[in-house]
Amino acid sequence: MRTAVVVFPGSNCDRDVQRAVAETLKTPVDMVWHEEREFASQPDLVILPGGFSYGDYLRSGAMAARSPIIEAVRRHAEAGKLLLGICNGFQVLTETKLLPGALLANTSTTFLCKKCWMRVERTDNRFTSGFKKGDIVQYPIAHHEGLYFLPDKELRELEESGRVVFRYADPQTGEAGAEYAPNGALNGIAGICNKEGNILGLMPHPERATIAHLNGGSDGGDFWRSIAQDFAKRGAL
Ligand SMILES: NC(=O)CC[C@H](N)C(=O)O
Repeated sequence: MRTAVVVFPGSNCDRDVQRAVAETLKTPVDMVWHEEREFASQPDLVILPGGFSYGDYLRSGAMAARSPIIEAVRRHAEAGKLLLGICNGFQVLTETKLLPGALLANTSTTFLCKKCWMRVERTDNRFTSGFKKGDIVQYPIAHHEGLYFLPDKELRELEESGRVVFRYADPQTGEAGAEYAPNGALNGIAGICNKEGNILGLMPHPERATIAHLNGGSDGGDFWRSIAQDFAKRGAL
């Protein structure tokens, strides 16, 4: 298993992701500048990291979605390989339309940087098959535009097709939904995948909850190990 992390001007979680994956999975991680047109290393997993690509100019992720590397990212995903967007990376995935919807300004209209909890809603995709449905995980959020939005009809379709993978939740009761979303996300949606289950976007940062003594949390480790388990099952770790 080989991972590539795309670096845009203004990415700031690229090194965190690199370290989290390298230390958890002990597999190679290549950093790829956004001006490249190909992934020379033939990655199995491509990660679009968090940050402020192009200073969030126009809309978060809008400029990065037009970077030269994006066509290679699209081909990678169309070949059925894994593509993960975290925070700004999720915003890039919606801007490229690789995932539906949009990430709008938080209802607080402020930047939110805090711990939050989510319930794992689906385990039938290539990212979360190592979890049990209903597991509660804690990863921090750090964003200004994290309100997941989709018009009513499409939102219903997204829910009915089982593509909501993570939902903000109360860690005590395990209840999940809009009332637990710190940012006003519709239906409390924190992470979604595509129909095929090989593209995942999520707002909270598992890479910032991976190395316990640095991050004050280690739930993110299970997320990376879940991905590794999927590769192991296919004999491709
Ligand atoms: N941590 C991040 O990726 C920040 C995301 C984005 N730039 C926002 O503030 O909404």
